[in-house]
Amino acid sequence: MIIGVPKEIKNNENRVALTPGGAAQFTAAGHRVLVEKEAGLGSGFTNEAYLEAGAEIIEMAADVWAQSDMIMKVKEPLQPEYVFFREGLILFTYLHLAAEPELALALKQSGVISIAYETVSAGRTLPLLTPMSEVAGRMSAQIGAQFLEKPKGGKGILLAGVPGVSRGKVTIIGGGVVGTNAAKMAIGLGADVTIIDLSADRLRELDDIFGTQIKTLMSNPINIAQAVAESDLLICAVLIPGAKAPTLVTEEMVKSMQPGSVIVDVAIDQGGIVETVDHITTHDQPTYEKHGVVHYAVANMPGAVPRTSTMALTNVTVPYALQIANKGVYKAITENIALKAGLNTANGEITYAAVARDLGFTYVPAEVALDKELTV
Ligand SMILES: NC(=O)C1=CN([C@@H]2O[C@H](COP(=O)(O)OP(=O)(O)OC[C@H]3O[C@@H](n4cnc5c(N)ncnc54)[C@H](O)[C@@H]3O)[C@@H](O)[C@H]2O)C=CC1
Ligand SMILES: CC(=O)C(=O)O
Repeated sequence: MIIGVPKEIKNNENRVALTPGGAAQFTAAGHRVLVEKEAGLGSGFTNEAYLEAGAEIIEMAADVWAQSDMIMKVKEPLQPEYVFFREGLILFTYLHLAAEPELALALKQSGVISIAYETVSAGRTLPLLTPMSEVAGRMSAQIGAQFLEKPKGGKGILLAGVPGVSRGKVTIIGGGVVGTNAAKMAIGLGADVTIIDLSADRLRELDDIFGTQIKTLMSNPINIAQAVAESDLLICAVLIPGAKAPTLVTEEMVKSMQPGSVIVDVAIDQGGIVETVDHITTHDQPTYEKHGVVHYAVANMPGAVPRTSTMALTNVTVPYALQIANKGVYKAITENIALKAGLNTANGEITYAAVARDLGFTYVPAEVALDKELTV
């Protein structure tokens, strides 16, 4: 198979979908790897390193897309990349389609076989989302701490407090991978941390992990309203896999926060959970202010720490991508239920139920969509 790795074009997205080490695994297995010129530079990987791994360096993105059987990316394709879609092309990347209706339509209409990293599911875990959630969760506490500083627009508090002055209050809604990693950092920074989740079992696990270092609360509108009003920093980390994120923090709740408080809506990639987060922000302009509260809604947070993130991401994506390359997409999906759960579009159909439901498309199960002839 020919595997293509275009350079990411999203604002300040410095990750790359394959390291030279990953490329070497494909070439050793007899595949060709086409890497767009300088695609790895943002993560510290030179063209020469890819050449040594047996990959080929290609000048133009258009040629990488046109000549490849499978495109590996990090972020969802942006509008200028839609022209490269074609029937039967395999696309393996983050997609977050429930929050990207135009992309979903473009993939459906073009017949691309798209497998979304974030919906590949192994039991209760999302193995291709986890490492980036670890990164974003850890970043969210340190980013929140920064924006609480006065020169950055915040109310001017130190999360740790000092002897004689109270610690800052951090509320984390969603106690999964992002939430747990945010809590680790917030506790490390000395903050007063509350975690809210909908799952009683998850709250028990968090209580076992953190003990008296955190408070736990069941997710309901009253608990959320009270915790939000008291928070200096609110970190939003809810996920319903594949689906549009639910709005749990209303505009009224945001208005109840003190001026200069900070919201980091990590769940923005699935649409966000805060009513006043009305657009995705970028690393260039990461925040805006509404009702006196600093809002941060960057959908590619790990792109700012690309060296760590690229290695963490490719550690988990490459084994799955190798299965697709070695077996062909149909056999790989048939034999690996985790990979099958990643299939979001195929042969002109939407094959992920939550995406179809949230975007108003008809859901077609993978078996039905894939029953049509595949020629990979
Ligand atoms: N902005 C960015 O750069 C990044 C964003 N993310 C996003 O962060 C979000 C969280 O991801 P993970 O922590 O990996 O997911 P996860 O599945 O590990 O955790 C989600 C948690 O939300 C909880 N939850 C579901 N409904 C809830 C409700 N109504 N109230 C309270 N809690 C609720 C679940 O019980 C679960 O514990 C996802 O949207 C993910 O895509 C992840 C990495 C980077
Ligand atoms: C999860 C995701 O979308 C990211 O790491 O950018």
